[in-house]
Amino acid sequence: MNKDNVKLAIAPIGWTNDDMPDLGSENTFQQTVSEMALAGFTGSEVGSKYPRDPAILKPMLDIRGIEICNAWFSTFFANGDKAKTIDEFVNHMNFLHAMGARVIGCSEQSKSIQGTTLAVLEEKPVFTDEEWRLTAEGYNELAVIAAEKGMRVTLHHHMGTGIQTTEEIDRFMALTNENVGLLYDTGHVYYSEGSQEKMLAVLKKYLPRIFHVHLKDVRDDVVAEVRQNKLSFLDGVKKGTFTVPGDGVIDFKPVFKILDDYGYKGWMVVEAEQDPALANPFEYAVKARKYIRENAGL
Ligand SMILES: O=C1C[C@@H](O)[C@H](O)[C@@H](O)C1=O
Ligand SMILES: [Co+2]
Repeated sequence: MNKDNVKLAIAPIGWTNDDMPDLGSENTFQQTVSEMALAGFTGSEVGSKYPRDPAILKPMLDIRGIEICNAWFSTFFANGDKAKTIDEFVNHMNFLHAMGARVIGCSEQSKSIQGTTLAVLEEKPVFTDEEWRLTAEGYNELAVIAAEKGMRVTLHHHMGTGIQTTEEIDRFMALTNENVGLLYDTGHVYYSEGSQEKMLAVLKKYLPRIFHVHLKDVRDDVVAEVRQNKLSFLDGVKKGTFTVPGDGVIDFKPVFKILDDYGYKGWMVVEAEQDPALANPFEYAVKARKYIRENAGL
């Protein structure tokens, strides 16, 4: 891939999982960002242990050669919580802007079961027409607010949410305008659709609107166990649903090629939450970095 176009980051969720803070509670912020740099990454998303004051956070990252490229933001438009969502979005956006990030990765969390004990493959929410309308209207508005700061909004399609399947991604993209982007997460679309072809089809279809990429690999045997035992999203994560690129079932070479042929400019973020007691985050970061060097030429 073209080194002038693409930068490589890794998410702190492999060190401490903010969805289940007990996983990796022993890993400190400084250890996390030092190990990211040591493994050869130049970017990070923001975890709950990161200082929230840019005046403190920025120098601690600068000294390690790490930039902030994004931070997760939960929206609740379908629930009707537009004013609160926009209020919190503006604070979040201003923090990211001060940190130098230009993308905001959002997820529509109304009715989400991703943090619950419900069976992720059977009990995901389905939006009504009105909930779709509210969600799309909200995201179109976020894109306008972000553009005033020179930033771009993306939707993170996610297991256990109303925007998970390829059909739901299609509906979201059709209802929003071209200023609203997609945060393409290989692991989530593969998990939802169970197929490399369908995963690649989403990538090809929305290339001009993909403003941020999460590289997440999947273990098929764990997904089968989640299906069979009707497990929740988080129980699956604890059992090892996800891993770093090159360690699971996804072939990332076509992902890199499609992005490169298109001329994708932006960040690719390794994001592979698993139990740090079973999968040492530094070892897995090094493993991911090696795979990307060998298969993306980065
Ligand atoms: O981008 C993400 C952020 C996490 O909190 C989430 O649960 C994970 O699966 C993901 O893709
Ligand atoms: Co992700």
